[in-house]
Amino acid sequence: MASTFNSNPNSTLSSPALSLPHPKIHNYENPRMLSSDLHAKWDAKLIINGGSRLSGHVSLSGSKNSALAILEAALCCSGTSKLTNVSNLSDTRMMASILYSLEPELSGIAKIRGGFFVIGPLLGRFGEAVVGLPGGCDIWARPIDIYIRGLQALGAVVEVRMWACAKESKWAPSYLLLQLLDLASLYHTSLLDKLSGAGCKIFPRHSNLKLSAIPASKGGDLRGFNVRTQPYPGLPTDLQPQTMALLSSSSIIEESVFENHMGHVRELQKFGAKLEVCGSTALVFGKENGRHFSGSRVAATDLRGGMSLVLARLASEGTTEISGISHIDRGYENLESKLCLIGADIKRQDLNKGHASNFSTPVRTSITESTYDI
Ligand SMILES: CC(=O)N[C@H]1[C@@H](OP(=O)(O)OP(=O)(O)OC[C@H]2O[C@@H](n3ccc(=O)[nH]c3=O)[C@H](O)[C@@H]2O)O[C@H](CO)[C@@H](O)[C@@H]1O
Ligand SMILES: C=C(OP(=O)(O)O)C(=O)O
Repeated sequence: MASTFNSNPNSTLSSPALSLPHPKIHNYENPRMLSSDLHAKWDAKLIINGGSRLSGHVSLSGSKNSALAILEAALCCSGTSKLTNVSNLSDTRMMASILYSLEPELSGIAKIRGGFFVIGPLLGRFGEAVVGLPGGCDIWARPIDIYIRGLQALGAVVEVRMWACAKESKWAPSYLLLQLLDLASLYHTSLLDKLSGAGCKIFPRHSNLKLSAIPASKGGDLRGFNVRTQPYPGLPTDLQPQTMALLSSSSIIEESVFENHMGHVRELQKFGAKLEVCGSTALVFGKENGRHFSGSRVAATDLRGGMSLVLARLASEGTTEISGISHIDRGYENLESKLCLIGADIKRQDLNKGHASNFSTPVRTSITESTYDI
């Protein structure tokens, strides 16, 4: 362990005191993630022929952001932790690889934001840690000062250079200040509530949810609504771009988590979407949107913004090429196969291989089989 963590030549850390055995991590499907994974799809594109009516059942995969946090948290445990329903995504494979080697794989950590957060469990477990600074989507500065101040408040000495290092001096008594929110007053901002107000019929069931949009015979468009992104249980910033893509009536979307999570607006405008951004607020103008988009070549600039382009083009007629889909692949498992199952015409074109693959035949899903033992 000491040697793996001191493999940074600039590190001055001494051997950490081991209190627990080195964790063994086994991903049954991907014993070692290749760090080339993230680059492999740079040349791929999604080709979407929009306008088909989508209907059917889709099984939701496990969430990337939950899986990353739980994978990291498992470092705090001795013995075996078994995680199920872990999506097979470039980010989860990268995290498995980081945990597997427990080397300061700067290249890996720099590509995913979650990688940085191994710093807490490692510090708790070994007394010191060296990790690369976080990567992830380029959706503004994404500072980590609060996390660092938290580690310091717990007694850690933290140095931030090209690497983030934390060396425990003592675990002094400390307090975490939790602000209690009035959950009931925030609940009305949830997306389901908004969709229901906009005209969707939503039937929550025990383990699934049935959702029907307004039929085309009745106008097809959702009524507009105004929404502001907020921490849980408000509308998450991770749903803001996709929500924007759905709107075809006058609406206002305010982004309050990041100062700039609007990279998708410029790409949606290339389709002909009538949108304007003022600061961190987007104004969606009425009827011109939705089904009247025209085909175009666009690029995903981040994960959720990329997904908003897919949704916008599925809803309107014409053919579109979306590049930059390695961003989308970070968060959506088996995207094309799920969409094809409900009637979408979507193909992946891998420019390296020079052909498009059609997923109308369902590919084997790893949803229930991707299991990590830690
Ligand atoms: C609360 C929230 O909605 N978090 C979202 C945020 O997480 P992410 O982990 O990126 O951001 P955080 O939850 O850490 O930060 C939320 C806000 O606090 C600020 N901040 C955070 C840490 C810090 O040390 N200093 C600081 O100023 C950030 O600039 C941001 O405005 O983006 C992720 C990817 O889209 C989403 O999955 C998360 O749901
Ligand atoms: C931006 C996202 O991921 P990350 O924090 O890993 O960049 C996301 O999940 O929407």
